Amino acid sequence: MLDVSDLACRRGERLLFSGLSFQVPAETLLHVRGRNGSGKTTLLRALCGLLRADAGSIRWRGETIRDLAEDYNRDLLYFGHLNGIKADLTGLENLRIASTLDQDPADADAIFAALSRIGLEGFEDLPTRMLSQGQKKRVALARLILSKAPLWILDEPFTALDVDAVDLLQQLIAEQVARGGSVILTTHQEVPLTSGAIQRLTLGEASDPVSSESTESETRH
Ligand SMILES: Nc1ncnc2c1ncn2[C@@H]1O[C@H](COP(=O)(O)OP(=O)(O)OP(=O)(O)O)[C@@H](O)[C@H]1O
Repeated sequence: MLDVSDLACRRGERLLFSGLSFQVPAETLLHVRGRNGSGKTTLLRALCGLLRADAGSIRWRGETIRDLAEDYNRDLLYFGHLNGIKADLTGLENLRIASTLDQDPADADAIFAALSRIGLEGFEDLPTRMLSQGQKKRVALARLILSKAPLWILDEPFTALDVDAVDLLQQLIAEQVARGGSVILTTHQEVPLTSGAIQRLTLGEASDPVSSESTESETRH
């Protein structure tokens, strides 16, 4: 469970959000929404520990992410705008390195299978700079297939994907939630789940009311 309490972030002179509190339990997808510049990326980077919040606390399984440090990083898969892909390395090499950083590194067969599932069979040995934008993104997405991290934080993961890849990513997210994981993402795409719960958090709308339903909860901030 990720437990966020009274979080505030300022960028430059602007206070993007304050008093932000929410929890993301296992088997839950938190969909962060808001207009451009409302602070979605800032929030996700703070949740990953890449950016220091101005106030509040972020706890993972009861301990602050600052105290957990590397232990938190091992439980986390972060998918940011740059995708974490090295252009001079092949898809295979990128995934081998990414998976070595994980708690339970994947073997070559698993990496080939992941690249194949993501539609990159035959492209495994090309430097990723020779791939199209969508193919590069697919290499990054193959990390999700290999990941055993219980917490995924995904910033606009659907950008540059074609309909098949969108479909596959929706499946991967649903699988992560169904096996007891947590996912926090920003997207303009709907993400249907097969099981688990969806929470919604909208940034930049402090005056709006909080509403909730039994299967989905929605928070505006
Ligand atoms: N390094 C920085 N220094 C100063 N201000 C910043 C910095 N990074 C972001 N900002 C500002 O913080 C605000 C929120 O940016 P952020 O990227 O978190 O928004 P967002 O909701 O993810 O936007 P988008 O939907 O356009 O991706 C913006 O006004 C942006 O200009």
